[in-house]
Amino acid sequence: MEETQKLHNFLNWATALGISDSHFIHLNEHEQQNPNNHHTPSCLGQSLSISYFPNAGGRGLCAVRDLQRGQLILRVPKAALMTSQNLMLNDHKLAVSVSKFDMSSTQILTIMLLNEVSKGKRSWWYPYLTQFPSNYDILASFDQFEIQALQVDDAIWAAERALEKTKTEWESATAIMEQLMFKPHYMSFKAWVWASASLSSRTMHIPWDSAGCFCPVGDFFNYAAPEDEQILSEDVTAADMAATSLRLTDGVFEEETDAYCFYARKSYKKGDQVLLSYGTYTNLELLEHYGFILDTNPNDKAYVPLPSDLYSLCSWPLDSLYIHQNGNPSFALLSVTRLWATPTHLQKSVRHLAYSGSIISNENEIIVMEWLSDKCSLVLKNLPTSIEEDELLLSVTDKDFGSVMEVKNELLGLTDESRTFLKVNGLLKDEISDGMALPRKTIRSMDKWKLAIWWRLKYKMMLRDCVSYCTRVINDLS
Ligand SMILES: C[S@@+](CC[C@H](N)C(=O)[O-])C[C@H]1O[C@@H](n2cnc3c(N)ncnc32)[C@H](O)[C@@H]1O
Repeated sequence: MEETQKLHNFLNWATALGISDSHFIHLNEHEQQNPNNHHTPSCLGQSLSISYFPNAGGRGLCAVRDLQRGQLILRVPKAALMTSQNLMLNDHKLAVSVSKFDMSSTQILTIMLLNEVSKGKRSWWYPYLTQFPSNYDILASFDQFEIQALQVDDAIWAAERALEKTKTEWESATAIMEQLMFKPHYMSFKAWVWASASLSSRTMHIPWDSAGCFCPVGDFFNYAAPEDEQILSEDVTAADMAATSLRLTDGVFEEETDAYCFYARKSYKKGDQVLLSYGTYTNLELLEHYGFILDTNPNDKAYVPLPSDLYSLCSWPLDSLYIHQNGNPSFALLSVTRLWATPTHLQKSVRHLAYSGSIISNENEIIVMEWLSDKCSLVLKNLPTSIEEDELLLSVTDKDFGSVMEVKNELLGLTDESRTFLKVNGLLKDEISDGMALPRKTIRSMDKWKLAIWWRLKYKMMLRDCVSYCTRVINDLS
């Protein structure tokens, strides 16, 4: 079936279930329960429409009229949410098996998703399942080459931990999948990674199940980072403020209406992409859980290794010692470094100044800035590639390659890493003819490699900007 036909069928299905972007349209119970009812109005078109945003998440939702901040823009009734509870209702065998095994709620929903997908067209959720992506770029899907391309120890460790966790969860779920007589394809690790990535990147919070729920149409919203300070600076009415304080998120399950409700997080003009804040994430966290990063992420952070005696002076959580996306050191990093740079016998007398974020002395500030600048420069120097090399790699890998030969021509002599990419993807083998189209697996690997390069580039830029920040402060004080 063609993609547009699948989308059409899905929207009919969603409409029949009462999913609506105009909250004044109410369907009676019979209409809500009958997914074959094609005579109801379309679920979209009053506030939102599906559109494609090539540089901002791909498929997403677009405002079809001007939308006011705080306005209800989409309602998804509880019966349309794909939850473990709903999936079990129609599958007695599944319900019995699940009750016999000790598994986390996330494992249970992962198994249930695979079980549902394996039913193909027989599944009641089939029109919705056709809208799931066929692959994901979350960290747990990275292979060893892609993981190493992250270069920074913390990021490599996060990727290895994500992969290990996914493997452990899969291994401990194999017994139930065997009992449910899953076909080998659906029992494979690859299938498990797909299903757990679906959960990680598409589920929404619900109060009764920590695994969350799949929310048809609601999961078409792409992400924008929350910028809370904007709320204070905007021209906000009292009603707006009340609505904001009542709703900490722009998508929430509401008991009163028994539905997932989505509100405009800001005012949108007709034609704008309407975005949702899934939460506050660094780029590494976005990559881990959602498989993408933002070019400008106000919540991004860079960590550099610090001496252990500095950590011991810190009265804040250690993860508060970081460099901001704009290169400025965090409040805690500055404060504790000022104290650490003070001779031990004087530390007690200046602790109150350091902890309140004040400069201790010009001399101390210059020592701190020089030390931090050297630290960042050293980290940058010890990473395998420079900012310029990463930029070059990104510009080359961004091209549309038609054949193996084109890729080889561009990557073979470029860097050691690009040669390794060709090697691990088997493109240097004699039996691979140069005229051959690029294998799908290689395209997928290149997408993940590019994400890794992009992530490490943003990390290096934060360190470079921190060096500039330190230099500016030193110049001002000298
Ligand atoms: C809940 S889905 C959003 C809809 C999705 N674009 C789709 O077609 O189904 C979340 C996924 O969309 C993509 N995404 C969302 N926001 C993005 C953004 N700002 N930039 C790039 N990709 C984004 C990521 O792949 C993410 O895992």
